[in-house]
Amino acid sequence: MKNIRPLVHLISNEVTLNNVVNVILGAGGRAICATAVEEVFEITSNSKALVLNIGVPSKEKLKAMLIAGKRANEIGIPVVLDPVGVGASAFRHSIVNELLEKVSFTCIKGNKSEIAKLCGINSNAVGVDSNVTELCHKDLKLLSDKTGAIIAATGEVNIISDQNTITKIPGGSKLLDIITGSGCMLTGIIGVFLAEENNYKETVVSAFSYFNTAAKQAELDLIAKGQNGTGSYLINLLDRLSERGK
Ligand SMILES: Nc1ncnc2c1ncn2[C@@H]1O[C@H](COP(=O)(O)OP(=O)(O)OP(=O)(O)O)[C@@H](O)[C@H]1O
Ligand SMILES: Cc1ncsc1CCO
Repeated sequence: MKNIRPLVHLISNEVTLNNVVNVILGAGGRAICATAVEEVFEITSNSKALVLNIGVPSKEKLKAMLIAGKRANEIGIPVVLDPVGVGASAFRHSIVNELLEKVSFTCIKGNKSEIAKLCGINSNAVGVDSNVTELCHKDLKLLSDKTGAIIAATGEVNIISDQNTITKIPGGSKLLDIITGSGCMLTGIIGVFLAEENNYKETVVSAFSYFNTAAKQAELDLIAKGQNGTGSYLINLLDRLSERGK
């Protein structure tokens, strides 16, 4: 077990929250989920990173995200945004626009449809899953220039870009597509890695490598154990993702 286990403040969605907390613990961090406007300022003040995930959005959560995000910027801790399903409704889009206007993000990580939407490309996405296959470096660089954030677009191949360089990391397993929350888990892990070593694109790349290597190993474990269900894959993935924090 590492000596320093950075605390990650997570404002997220109820669908994937438990798994995200487990992978934060597994990666060597600690997590606290707090969304009440009465406490978020204090919780962020005592954290080493803030993760904002808009998967199940509400006006109340937005208020909490703005208080937490502004506080995180004041004290200089990294802030990660997961714009889940931003193309699926005007409400989600308006929430992300307000967050981008009022909070500085260290990293924005979404699937390719979500990042395409933020780049102003219409992807026709109606749910939380991706239907875009390619994004070019110019689009990601422009979004990075506009937001100051490291931009990471997930899919079969992941693309991570800052204002200067681009890195591609292969996706770990196609089975990640048939469990919910793989993207949210990855965002939680980025939060832990950035809490340990702030602000670098290479830190985000390391988080991607860690997650996707574990995902590949979990698929190999599934085959080795003669399993084939998504539940077994999820457990194997959580197990593999717990190796770093031991
Ligand atoms: N076809 C694939 N082959 C390999 N890896 C994949 C594939 N599709 C997605 N992944 C991996 O799954 C992880 C999550 O990416 P994805 O684009 O599915 O996120 P998401 O849509 O936000 O997920 P979720 O909505 O389930 O949280 C990334 O590490 C990505 O590389
Ligand atoms: C299915 C779903 N709906 C809102 S958040 C979420 C989890 C995957 O992002």
